[in-house]
Amino acid sequence: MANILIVFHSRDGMTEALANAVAEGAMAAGGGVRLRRARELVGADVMALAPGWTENATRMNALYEAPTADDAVWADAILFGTPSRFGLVCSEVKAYLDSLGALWARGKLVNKVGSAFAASATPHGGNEVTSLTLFIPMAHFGMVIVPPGFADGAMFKAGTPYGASAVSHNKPGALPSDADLDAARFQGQRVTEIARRLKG
Ligand SMILES: Cc1cc2nc3c(=O)[nH]c(=O)nc-3n(C[C@H](O)[C@H](O)[C@H](O)COP(=O)(O)O)c2cc1C
Repeated sequence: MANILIVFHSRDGMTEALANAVAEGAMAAGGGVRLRRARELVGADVMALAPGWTENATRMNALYEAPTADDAVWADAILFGTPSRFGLVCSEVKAYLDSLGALWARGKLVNKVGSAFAASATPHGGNEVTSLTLFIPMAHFGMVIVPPGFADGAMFKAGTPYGASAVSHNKPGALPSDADLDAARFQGQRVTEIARRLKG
């Protein structure tokens, strides 16, 4: 069995929904899944700026543990899910990446599978490039980067070849479409299958 770690951050729920769909795909492919939410780095003042952020964070932090370095050691594959933040990975997920320096130094992340997915507010707001920027630390870690590509029919309907995606159109409480979720499930399934093959 392949061990699949999904590390995401979310304030409005789009990336959370994608992460859960990725987890479903991974479990359907026989993976053991740990679903973790990277914790807040901004203060309560920033979280209070948007309706729902504080409440959503409290709800999600009760549901999902914070990711640890031990989770990364356990994992055969790590999927990183992030809201697009000015076209980049959010600082909360980046802080988790930065916490893995000691594992990087000892080569402990080499040959683990890496994959990424992202949510944005606008259709051309940076989903694709946000997933792509996550490939850079994966390369430093020596991970085997596995994007969903167009390796399944689901990827011709939604998502991007670099990673599953969803667009909120700035609507509070918006959730990914069924097609977005299908693409995310496929990504979880594909990553799990490749991780199992590499492990075997
Ligand atoms: C500081 C900040 C920067 C953002 N930058 C972008 C951006 O560059 N492009 C975009 O489309 N949306 C941007 N957004 C919107 C979020 O990416 C979008 O709402 C996303 O769906 C949130 O994911 P979540 O529902 O998982 O929290 C930004 C939001 C914040 C708070």
